[in-house]
Amino acid sequence: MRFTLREVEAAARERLDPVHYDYFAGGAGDEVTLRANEAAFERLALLPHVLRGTAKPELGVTLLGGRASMPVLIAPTAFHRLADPEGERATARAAAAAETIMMVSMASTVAVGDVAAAAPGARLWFQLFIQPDMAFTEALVRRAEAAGCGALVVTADSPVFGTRGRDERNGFRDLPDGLCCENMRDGDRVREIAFSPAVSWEHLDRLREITSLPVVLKGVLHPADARAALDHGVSALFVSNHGGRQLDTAPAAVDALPEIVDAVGGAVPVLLDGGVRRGTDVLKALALGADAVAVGRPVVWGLAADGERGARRVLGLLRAEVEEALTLCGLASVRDLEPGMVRRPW
Ligand SMILES: Cc1cc2nc3c(=O)[nH]c(=O)nc-3n(C[C@H](O)[C@H](O)[C@H](O)COP(=O)(O)O)c2cc1C
Ligand SMILES: CCCCCCCCCCC(=O)C(=O)O
Repeated sequence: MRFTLREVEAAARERLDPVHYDYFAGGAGDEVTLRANEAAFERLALLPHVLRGTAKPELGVTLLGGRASMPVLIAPTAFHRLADPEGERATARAAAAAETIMMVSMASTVAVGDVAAAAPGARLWFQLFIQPDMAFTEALVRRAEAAGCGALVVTADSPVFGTRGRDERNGFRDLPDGLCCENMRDGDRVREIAFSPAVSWEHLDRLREITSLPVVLKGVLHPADARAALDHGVSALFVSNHGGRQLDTAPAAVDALPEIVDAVGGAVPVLLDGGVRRGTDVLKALALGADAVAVGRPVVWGLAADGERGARRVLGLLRAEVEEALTLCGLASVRDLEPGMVRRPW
């Protein structure tokens, strides 16, 4: 039995090909941001209330018209079949069992329609790197719609693919034979994902014209971009530095959160990912104004350690930790968290 996410990661590391472990674990540059994501949560202190007489706390949240049983979602991560033969199918079943939302990566190794078919009842959102070929972007959107996805998560932090030293040193450039980015099929070929600096706010506007799905903008760290995103009609903002895999030395996600929350002023939900490893991290992010958080690597570790069961275990651990931390803070609901409960000790 594994009792913490750290133990799940250790188990995953034992089972994974070391090159694939490095791909999942690694970050860009000197991995400053990668480390900062977790360290920033550790530096924050939670200030609990006492003697409130609260019952079992309420964890559920409503996001973009859909409900999640807890404020912990699954962030989009690529290549789940490197971790488990069932890949994204297993992750989606774990998400369905936990009644939470899974963001399916555009770089999934199972096509989004097959992910949906494998996990009836799963709440899926589709993550999209807008392709400069808007006709192909539109084809991707139609696949996500046909699969029943409830939102598009547009990743805006990747005008180029960040340089990850571990992958360079390991020579990891391609998926092994038999695996590919299944969503990228186009007739009898599989396209490469284009990371293009030409993608702009105009592309986002065009995207909103071709779909009625809500758009979540992922990778926002600058408050001015948060305000621009509202002007461009996004339905939610997703504070993220891509798990420290894009711009190294970008701020830790939780450090960037308060300014984004301030800029958004409650107009749309705010999500956050990066470094969430404990239930107390979830409480800190929610207290600072996030409506929910997402986890990337922890779910991959669960999958690699024990397939669907491992992914369920990770979500179960986080749920139990959130519940316990809320009780210890004297709160009846995740909605009761407020900024005054987070302190920066010195
Ligand atoms: C192995 C891996 C693959 C990822 N693939 C994607 C992706 O396809 N699309 C995307 O928007 N973000 C991707 N991300 C970033 C995650 O969505 C998320 O922002 C990050 O993992 C959160 O940090 P955490 O791993 O500390 O929870 C990936 C991250 C990892 C670790
Ligand atoms: C290192 C192998 C090349 C991968 C090209 C496709 C990557 C898909 C995007 C995954 C991602 O966002 C990530 O952080 O990794």
